Amino acid sequence: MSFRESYKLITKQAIRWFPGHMGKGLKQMQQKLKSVDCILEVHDARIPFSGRNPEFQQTIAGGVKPHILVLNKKDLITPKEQRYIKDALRNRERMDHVIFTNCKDQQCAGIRKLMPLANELIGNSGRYNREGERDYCVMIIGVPNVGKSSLINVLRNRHLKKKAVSQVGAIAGVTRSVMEKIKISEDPLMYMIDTPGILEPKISSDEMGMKLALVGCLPDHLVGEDLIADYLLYWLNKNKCFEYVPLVGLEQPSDNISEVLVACANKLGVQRKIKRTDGQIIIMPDILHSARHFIKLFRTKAFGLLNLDRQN
Ligand SMILES: Nc1nc2c(ncn2[C@@H]2O[C@H](COP(=O)(O)OP(=O)(O)OP(=O)(O)O)[C@@H](O)[C@H]2O)c(=O)[nH]1
Repeated sequence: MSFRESYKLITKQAIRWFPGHMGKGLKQMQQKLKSVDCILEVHDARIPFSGRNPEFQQTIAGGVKPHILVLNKKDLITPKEQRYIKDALRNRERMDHVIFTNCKDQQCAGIRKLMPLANELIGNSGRYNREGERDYCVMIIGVPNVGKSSLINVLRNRHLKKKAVSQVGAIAGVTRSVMEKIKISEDPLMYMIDTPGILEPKISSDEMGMKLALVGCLPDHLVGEDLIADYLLYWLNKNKCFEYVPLVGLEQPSDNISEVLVACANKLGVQRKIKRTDGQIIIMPDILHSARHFIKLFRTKAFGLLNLDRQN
């Protein structure tokens, strides 16, 4: 069976999502930068090499303040992939401070290591204009929905036994403005600043945009559930991940998204009524419902633990 070898977005419109609060957030972050000792960049572990906002490198991090890359949602990829990613980031991007976390597990090694590492890096840095300040201040940055607010909540709970302060949501774009300092620990006295998730104003490649959409960094309806489902199908076939076949009611793999979604709708028994121009009502498989279901299967690990940036 042959499958698509490369991906091409089937609409002419490039994927972009840069609502007003993102531009404003970026400006607020730049203004706050002088009162920050360390940048904690959070990203989704399922897309470790793609989708990080290059604006952060240039305008926020700038290479001056200590920087830690937190790859969150590590529960959605394998430990073997984690080791590979860490090595690749060290070798290719000279990134030495990479930590994998799972915010659903307060005891995970990454959550335990994070504060001591930030503390050490700040202690060893010049602190620039902040040498005289007793408190350490860490700014959390990243694209939408990667778990920035969850991370603040889990750290605050772990170190201060305090309840959640930052609002968490399954849909991208929950945090809309740069928040005031939130205390994370007493000794050392450390604060964190939560910021809104910010994407590149224009996402540079179709495939990168689809990966961001698939892991939920953009609202599904904005990209189109059918397009996300089609990219998912392309990726699964290309990577020979055929777990989806029985789960969507097929007997063999298919590279045709319409065929997959119709089979899935029939398996789920979901239909919708459509009124034709001649007034006649016809019953059709509910494709939108099955596209949403197909995406949900990926997000809930039904196809396995998948690093979308994996190299074959
Ligand atoms: N599986 C898994 N889900 C997580 C983890 N951390 C956060 N989530 C979920 O990811 C979603 C987004 O979490 P948030 O903390 O709101 O993410 P955010 O980066 O602050 O989002 P924005 O405010 O939109 O930028 C929520 O549904 C969380 O429950 C994790 O480690 N593993």
